[in-house]
Parts: sequence; C-alpha cells; structure tokens
Amino acid sequence: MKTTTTTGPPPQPLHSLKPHRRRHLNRIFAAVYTLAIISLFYHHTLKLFHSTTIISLSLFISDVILAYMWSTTQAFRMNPVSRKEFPESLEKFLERKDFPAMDIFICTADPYKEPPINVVNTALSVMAYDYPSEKLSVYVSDDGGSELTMFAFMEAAKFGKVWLPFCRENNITDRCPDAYFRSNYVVSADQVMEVKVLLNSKQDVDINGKLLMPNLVYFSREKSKTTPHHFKAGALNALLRVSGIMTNAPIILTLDCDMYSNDPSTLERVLCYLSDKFRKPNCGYVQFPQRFHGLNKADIYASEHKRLFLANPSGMDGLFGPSYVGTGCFFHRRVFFGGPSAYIEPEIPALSPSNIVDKPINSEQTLNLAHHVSGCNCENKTNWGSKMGFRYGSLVEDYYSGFRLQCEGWHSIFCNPSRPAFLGDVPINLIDVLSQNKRWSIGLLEVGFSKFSPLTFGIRAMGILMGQSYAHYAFWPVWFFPITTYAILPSLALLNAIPIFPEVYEPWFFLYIFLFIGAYGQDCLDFILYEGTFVRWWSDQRMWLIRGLSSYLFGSIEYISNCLGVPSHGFNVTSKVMDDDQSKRYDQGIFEFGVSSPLFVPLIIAAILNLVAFLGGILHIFKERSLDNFFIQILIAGFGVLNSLPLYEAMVLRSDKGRIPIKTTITSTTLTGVLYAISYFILKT
Ligand SMILES: O=c1ccn([C@@H]2O[C@H](COP(=O)(O)OP(=O)(O)O[C@H]3O[C@H](CO)[C@@H](O)[C@H](O)[C@H]3O)[C@@H](O)[C@H]2O)c(=O)[nH]1
Ligand SMILES: [Mn+2]
Repeated sequence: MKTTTTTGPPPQPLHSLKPHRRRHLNRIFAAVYTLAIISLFYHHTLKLFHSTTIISLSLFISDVILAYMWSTTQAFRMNPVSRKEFPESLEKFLERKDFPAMDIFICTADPYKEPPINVVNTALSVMAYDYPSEKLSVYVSDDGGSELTMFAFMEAAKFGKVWLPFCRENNITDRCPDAYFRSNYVVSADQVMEVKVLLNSKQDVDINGKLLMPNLVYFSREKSKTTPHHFKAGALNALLRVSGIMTNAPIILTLDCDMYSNDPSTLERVLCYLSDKFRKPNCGYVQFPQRFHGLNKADIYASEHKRLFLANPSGMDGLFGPSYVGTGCFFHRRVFFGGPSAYIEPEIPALSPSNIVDKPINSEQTLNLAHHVSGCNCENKTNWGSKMGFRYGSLVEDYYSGFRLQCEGWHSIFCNPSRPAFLGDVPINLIDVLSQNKRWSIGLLEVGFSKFSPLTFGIRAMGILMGQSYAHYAFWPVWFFPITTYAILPSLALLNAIPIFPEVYEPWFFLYIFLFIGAYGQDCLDFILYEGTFVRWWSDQRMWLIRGLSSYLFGSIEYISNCLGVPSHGFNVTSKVMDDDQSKRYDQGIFEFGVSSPLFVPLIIAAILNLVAFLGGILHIFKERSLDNFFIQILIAGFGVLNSLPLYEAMVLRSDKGRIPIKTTITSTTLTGVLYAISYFILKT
C-alpha cells in the first residue's frame, strides 16, 4: 500500500468539499438573463419617454426591484458546494480525552408559547450526546423568568420528585404542570436573577451510579424596565458571560428551545472542523441547516424555507461561508472577542476566551461572579453588543451577528449531514407564520438601512458576492413593492380596460414571457435539485407572494413608523403550542386563518380583485374574439386566481374554525370596491 505522496496537497482526512456541477449552467444562464433584463429596461425607458404615468412608473420601479433582487440571488448560484465529514475517522487523530469542552446554550422566553416540557426535551436531547460528559455543559436561559420552567428543569435533573412536594407545600390542586402554570403565572416586566447548578459533572452520576452527568445550569438573567434587555441577543450574551465564568468551553452551540438534537454523534462531526487540531485559523462557526419535523406533505406555509436554510447556505459555503441562522450553530468562543487578528480583551479578565477555569462550577466564588455578570447593568459602557458577543440593534440578531462576524474576517462552514442533526417545530397557522416573517422583515430592514448595510459596509468588507448575499436578505422586505404592484395593478387596469403590457405579436411580448418563465423555471429547478418536490415548490412560490402582500408590506410599514418614533412590540416569540383542531387541519394541508387580522386583508383584496378581473377578461375575449391587448394581464390575473384558491375556499366554502372570519371578508370586499373606485378616477384620467 502506498503511504506517502510527494505531489499535491496532503489528503483531507476528516472532510471533503465538492462544488456542484450546476454552477457552470448557472453562470451561463446568469449572463443570458442579464441581457434580457437589459432589454427590458430599454423597453421601459422607451415607454417612460413616450408617456410617464402612474402605471408605467410603478411597473418600472417594480422591475428595478425585481431585477436587483434577482441579481442578489446570483451570488448564491455562482459556486454552490457540498461537504462531507468523516467523524468515524476522528479517533485516529484525536483521543477522546483530548476532545475540547463544549457549552450548549438553550434559549427560552415564554412559558405560554414555549411549553417548558418541550424545552426540557430539548435539553435532555443534548445532554445525551455521545461525548465525554465531563466536557459537556448545558446552559438554559429562561427569559420568561418562569418558575415552571425552572421546576421542569429540576425535575429533569433529579429525575422527578420535585414537582409533587412543591404542589403539596403550596397547596396546589392543579397538579398538571401546564394547568397549574396557566392559572398562576403572572408576567412581570422585571425579572430577578437566578443561576442554579442543577447537575454538576464532577459529582452527579446517573441512576445506576456509573456514568457522570453533564453540567446542567438553569439561568435567568436580571431584567429591569429601565434597561433594554435586547431580547435573545441579550440572553445569549449573558449566557456567554455566565458560561465563561463557569466552564469557558472553547466551543459553543446555540439552540432555540424547540430544536432538539436528532443525532447523538453531531459533536464529533463538528470536531472535524472545529477542534484545535483541524480548525483553520479564521474559521469561526459551523452552521447546520434548520430542519423541521411535522411538516405537511405540501408544506403549505413553506416553513421549510429551503432557500434560506439549504440552497443559499450551500451557495455561501463556496464563498466565505453561510450566515448564522440562530440555532444549530457551533461557534468558536474566540469569535465573540474581535476579528481573527484583532482580539478585544473583555473588561473582566476571567471572561477571556483563553482563560482556563480552575474553580468548581458551584463554588461560592464562581456563583458570585456568575451573578455579577448576569446583572442588567454589567453591560453598561462596555463593548458587549457592539464589538463583542452577539450584536444588538436588529430583531434578527442571528443574521446581524453572523454578518458582523463575517465582516470582521471570520469564515464559516455549512454542515448538512443526511441525518438531520437537529429538528425543530414550525408554526402551524398562517397568522403565526406571517407575524414571524413580519418580525424578520423589520429586523432585516434595520440592518439594510443602517450604517452597516451589506450593500455598502458589507461589500467593502467582504467583496461583491458576499455583500450581495447578505443584501439579498436585508432587502427581502422590499419585495413587497413589486409583489403588491403585480398583484393588483394589472387587474385594476384590466377592469378599466387599459392595456399595460405588450400585445401578443410584439417581440416585447416574448421578452416578458422569457423573463417570467426563466426566473420561475430556474427557481423551480433549483428547488427540486435541493431535494424538493414540485408541490412543495408550488407552496413555496405561493408563500413568497403571500409574504410579499402581507409580512413584507406590514413589516416595511412598521419599520418606517419605528424610524418615525412610533414604538413597537419588539420580539414577538413564535408560538410552539399545538392546538389539536389546528394540528388536524394542518396535517390535511388546509390553510388556517381563524382570527381576524389586518395581515390577511391585502391577501383577500388581491384574491377578489384577480378573480373579478380574470372573469371580466375571459368575457372580453368572448365578446371581442381577440385577446391581443390584454393577454398578459389576463394571464397574471389567472395566475393570481390559481394561487388564491385556498382563500376562496376559506372565505365561502369552509365552515370550520380555521376559515376566514366573515368580518375580515366584509372589510376586505369593501376595501376592494374602494380600490376599484379610486383606480377608476386615477387610471382613466
Ligand atoms: O426575548 C427573547 C425572545 C426570544 N428568545 C428565544 O429566541 C428563540 C427564537 O425565538 P422564536 O420565537 O422561535 O423565533 P423564530 O422566528 O421562530 O426564530 C428564528 O428567528 C430568530 C430571529 O428573529 C432567531 O433568533 C431564531 O434562531 C430563528 O430560528 C426562542 O428559543 C426564544 O425563546 C429569547 O431567549 N429571548
Ligand atoms: Mn422558532
């Protein structure tokens, strides 16, 4: 057997990297499509010179935005790659006793929306990793400061016998934790600090008295009405400090409370990239995709977010690496203290990432210091949140923090094993989905229009492709403009008998068709190549339209009003509670409306308008026996109708609790009438 080679790079023992072959086609197609876009703008310019109307101007602006957003997606398509790891070879290179310590952070915030029992589940799943227990510490941050969560954890830690005496002592009759909680929990704006070591890996053994348990720490930071707590980013920074005092492991995993570990060998896989022996000096974090359990067959709300969590990260992995998506991410602790060659010393020397903890985790000195660093004033006048730790200033702290880290020069790795490393919950009703996306929209615009905008700061720091990748997300919400315009303008014009697109026999007609089919076709193909199905793609494109008309629109409005000084809600935690009725409908693939919300109104307006316009258009074809002038408009309205089928059903055919409330239907219908009346006066003159 040959043992040495003299030429070429040394073999990569623990992981491999393969560029996707489709990158070549992607590049060629990008060039062709760019030419088509240029001709479209030539056409627009001609039209604008000819006459500038509300219609031609709106279409022009819409197409500028669509074209720009298309250009940002190209960054993901230039060099997508896949990786493979070989954790089974790890022990050839690294002895188990030399494995680095790991600190695992789990965030929870709201015992109503995040049932403590599920949080416990998540914690138990990571405590069960195949990894030397004495090197594993699990920190649970409870931003709800909820007694139940804490007790649930004591229960988990001590294998029971905590809940019952508690009930007896407090004379509680509702002995089901959930029920007790619902009736007794009071939310307070202030939160007292609590750091409790529930399990200590130096002392606690399992029930057979054989194996040591990992450390388990329950932690709830101090909060006060007068100091901003910065939501999850604030919680994570507090965790960074507390864990720094107690264990200071060089590797950190951040998890949301609903993302449980689905593979006990994940930590070894991560070592292939992050252990000191194999880590490239500027490699900062390893991101796993967010994957979910319980999706319905068509994934009606496109909760899979295939682009966000799979396709785009593969694309960025061929550049400097994927963005951080908030959960399922392993960081090298050092990244939170300045760029690879620009170390920032924390104000408390014990927090330095190279500090070695020599005191027991529950010694008085350690606990005192841990209390000190979880106080709400300990970040005053420090670098935390600006240059150190997770960054403040955006509701999407994950995206923003990853972006700033990459601007500092940290690279990252996308690790996507075939068995999902983590599985999470998805929202199962439309209002939760739309609210979540609205929160993201606000957070993204906060970054997009800040002095650290990816478009300026990002491109300068990381070059055009990485900058465009991040800009793609920052300006997601701006899609509301073209989507809303295309959803209503062609129909309104059709109803007013105004043709706004080229006729069927004009060459420009074919340009429009090519642009549409080209973009949609490539999108569909991409989706399917990334392990997707056609029905899920169809849901995905529908949700893009729905988000555009709702989340992006309202998110942009709220962002603007925030800028004008109107206060807003902040981080509205997504509900992880499963209502039986709703779950059943979700599993059948039925859209869940149920509540009346302004978020639904634009969707219904567009649905009604497109239907009326489409029927009117068909009638017109029969009367005039020609479809030359209005063909594209009828096509667009028809496309709208096709996408709105679940809405018509929810408005008129259904009688279950998840239908669209009559009130919302009436409001929306009235508004559609008003919109038509306005268009009559504006477009006709
Ligand atoms: O003040 C807060 C608010 C939230 N959280 C936690 O943050 C996590 C994410 O919250 P969730 O409501 O589930 O948000 P999603 O929109 O579902 O989450 C996505 O988007 C967030 C950014 O908006 C990221 O933080 C998440 O990792 C990402 O999965 C949960 O574990 C919460 O408990 C806190 O710890 N403190
Ligand atoms: Mn979530």
